[in-house]
Amino acid sequence: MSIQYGEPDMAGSYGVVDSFPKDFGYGGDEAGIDDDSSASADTQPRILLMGLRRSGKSSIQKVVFHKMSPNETLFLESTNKIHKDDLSGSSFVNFQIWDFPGQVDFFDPTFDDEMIFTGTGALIFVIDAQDDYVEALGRLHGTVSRAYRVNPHINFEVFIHKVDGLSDDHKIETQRDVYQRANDDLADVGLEKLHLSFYLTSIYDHSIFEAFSKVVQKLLPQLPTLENLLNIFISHSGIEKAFLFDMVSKIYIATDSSAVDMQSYELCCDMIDVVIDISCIYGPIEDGGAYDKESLAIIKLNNTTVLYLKEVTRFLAVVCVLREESFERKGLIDYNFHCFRKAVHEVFEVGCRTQRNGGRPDDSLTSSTSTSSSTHAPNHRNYASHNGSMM
Ligand SMILES: Nc1nc2c(ncn2[C@@H]2O[C@H](COP(=O)(O)OP(=O)(O)OP(=O)(O)O)[C@@H](O)[C@H]2O)c(=O)[nH]1
Repeated sequence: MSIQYGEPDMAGSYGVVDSFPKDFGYGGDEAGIDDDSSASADTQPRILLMGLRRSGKSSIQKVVFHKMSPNETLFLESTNKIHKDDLSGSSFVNFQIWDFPGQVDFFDPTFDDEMIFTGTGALIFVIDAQDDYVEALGRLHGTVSRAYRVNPHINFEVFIHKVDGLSDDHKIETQRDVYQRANDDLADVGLEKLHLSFYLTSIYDHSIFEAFSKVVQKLLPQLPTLENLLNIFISHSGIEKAFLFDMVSKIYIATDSSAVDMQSYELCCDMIDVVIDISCIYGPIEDGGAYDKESLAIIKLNNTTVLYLKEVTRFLAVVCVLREESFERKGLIDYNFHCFRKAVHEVFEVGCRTQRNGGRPDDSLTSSTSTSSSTHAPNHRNYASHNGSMM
């Protein structure tokens, strides 16, 4: 394995823009983004974590975004008031996570549902699968129907949580049962249009990261473009699978359109842990950060598979899974990666400028990056193909 460390980031301050996602690059000098750290917390999209007491809400937030080890969550105290976690300075995704106390009373007149549900991107309802979930289903119904009336654009996500204690058969049966009952309850009150998505999760494996990845991806307007860019990148480079990861949370914000197999995803997550740990221990002391512009790592496994990690933006890295023989054409992969990286920066640059223009596209950019809002990728023609031709 080789890990290269880069020079400290000379940009100094990183740009912050009031958009979702926000900070894709290394500040204004590279990306053409001014520093605008006045982004108001109230305008940031939010993800709500709701559910009964002790269902695991705070644990999920701590494990995914604060690198708490699952065993430490045993000592977490009960949440008594809404805990707002602003991730804008540490993660690619510019959202706030609001962790609600389990005993929150929606019928309390001080509960301002207009304020809470307006501006919410996703509502994650956590159900403890190791407990009797009848009460949780009642609460789920009350919560989503109330939220839907205020804001029908919220994505409603149900985490059937703590499934580490269940056998495989029991997991499937629980998911089927929860799905059936929750949807029946909604149909009874004429809310068939309210769509619930279900995930089996546990903080003791990668399922919680996988589920959170899906939740975040749904909130990302650039997802089809990123997917398309990854498709082009891998198909011209002889790569089997590529993920675009948020390095802090290990959420993958996009992947190519081939099916995600859990094993590859877990391998990539483990690689990120190794890279960050080794960087923290042996990286340049004066830098302070474990991840920078020059970060890259290659891990060769004993089954002729190679894992290749490369920096894309301040928060994002691509992790590729490929065969050893494909890696012999590393020059070509690096060239294509260069095109891919440039295109990703263009995509987010357009997004940021459009946001600043109050939703209107920026004329100065539409000619060079007009494909960014469609599913076509910029710079397609510039990719080199692994059979030798230029596309
Ligand atoms: N087995 C298992 N236990 C979990 C999992 N997630 C959380 N827990 C445990 O569940 C207990 C409650 O977790 P919390 O995160 O405090 O639950 P909460 O929903 O935030 O609770 P309140 O703040 O009271 O609403 C802790 O002992 C956690 O260790 C999981 O995936 N599997």
